[in-house]
Amino acid sequence: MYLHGTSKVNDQGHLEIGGVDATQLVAEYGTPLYVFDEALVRQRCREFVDAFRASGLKFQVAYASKAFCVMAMCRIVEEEGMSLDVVSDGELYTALQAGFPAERIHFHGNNKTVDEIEMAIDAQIGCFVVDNFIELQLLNAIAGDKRQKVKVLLRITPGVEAHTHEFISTGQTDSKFGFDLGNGSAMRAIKEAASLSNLDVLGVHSHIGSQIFEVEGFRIAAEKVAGFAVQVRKETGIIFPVINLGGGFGIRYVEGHTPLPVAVYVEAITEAIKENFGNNDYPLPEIWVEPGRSIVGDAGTTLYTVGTTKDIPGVRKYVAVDGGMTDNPRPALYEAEYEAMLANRATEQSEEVVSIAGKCCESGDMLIWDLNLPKVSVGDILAVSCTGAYNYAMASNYNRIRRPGVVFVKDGQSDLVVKRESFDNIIGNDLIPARMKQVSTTR
Ligand SMILES: Cc1ncc(COP(=O)(O)O)c(C=O)c1O
Ligand SMILES: N[C@@H](CCCC[NH3+])C(=O)O
Repeated sequence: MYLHGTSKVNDQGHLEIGGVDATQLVAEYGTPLYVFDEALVRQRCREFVDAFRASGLKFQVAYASKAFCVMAMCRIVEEEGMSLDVVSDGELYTALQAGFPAERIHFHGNNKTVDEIEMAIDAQIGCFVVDNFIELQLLNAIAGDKRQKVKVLLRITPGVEAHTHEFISTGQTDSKFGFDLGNGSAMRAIKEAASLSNLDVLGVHSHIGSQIFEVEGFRIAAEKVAGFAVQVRKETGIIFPVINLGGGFGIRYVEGHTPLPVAVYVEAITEAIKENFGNNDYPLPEIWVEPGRSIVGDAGTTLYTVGTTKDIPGVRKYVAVDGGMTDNPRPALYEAEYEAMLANRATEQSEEVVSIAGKCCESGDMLIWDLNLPKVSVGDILAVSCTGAYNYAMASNYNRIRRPGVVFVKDGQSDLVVKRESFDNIIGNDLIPARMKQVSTTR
């Protein structure tokens, strides 16, 4: 397993993250457990911020909180001076409760509800990224009722298909997101938005997909957005002070994944903006981006305990852990690949090829196929790397399995930032109708 950030094998032959022995974390918090290398999260934040600073352009790096949104994470993002992108009232609530400055929050989504819009306007968030014509009118009306003017970016689909899994690619024309550039919707949307008195149009937003390893898609998106901005200026006189190019920067999950250093992505984007706007005599806009996965992905490791094994001679050996698709649905959803190691026997040679099964009642609940490991025993601790993004965030209670806790580790210290769910959390919202026999249980 590739060791990211501060992860290393210590003198005891154990995996250590943030200066804390994984076996110690397991003893203290149990498994499954999400462990975040806080130093690596902060390093990634700084790589983005520093690279933008070096460009000389004005910028905002908005962490896409959908990747992993808990209050402690919002605190880190705030401390690192970044902005925050939310896509639901739940994410917004989390950020506000964590004391995140509202003016640095951007609200996304293709179906924001009236309640969500009201909540966000009341909180005085920094900007709405408007997705469609219905939202334009709704937002204008609600802002009017509240006698407020709200800042908006319009999300456009630039027609760029990034090389990524079909379900996580969003910039192409046939997408549920945004105003299409090719068919004229984007221009109509700008004109309509400009005519609505409670909206202040800052510019446009484009997001071409996720887990992207090349700069080409970003370059083309920047070029298309610039072309559109120039056209808008020609037809309406409107000049965009802000361009948002979304997120999507890839990370290394397994061998063969070849992400570029953050600075290379940022330089490609800022150069493309300078070139395409500057060459058209367009005032250089402020550049916003929304990295999610690339901020937290490789900083996360999930620790599991091996519970059972099943050897089918000549076919396969299954090793079952005490989590699975409930804490990491990505293999089942996207055939996502992961690397893993035995955290308690980190120096031992590989001796067998096994497949890691989850504990859900579902054949598709497999975490990793054909993994080389030392001879696995019941009770071993399996560490799966790169689980920081879209794992806790997409975890479920399928089979009424309790979601694991989350720990941040840094400089030899561990802090619980999300408690493991309790049985009370599991049945906390259940109600037994009065017409049914009531039970009294001691909880
Ligand atoms: C609009 C938008 N911004 C940002 C992101 C974050 O993407 P990533 O986690 O790939 O950086 C996403 C998700 O793909 C998104 O849909
Ligand atoms: N959930 C996806 C990424 C979605 C990106 C959000 N627009 C993943 O785990 O890879």
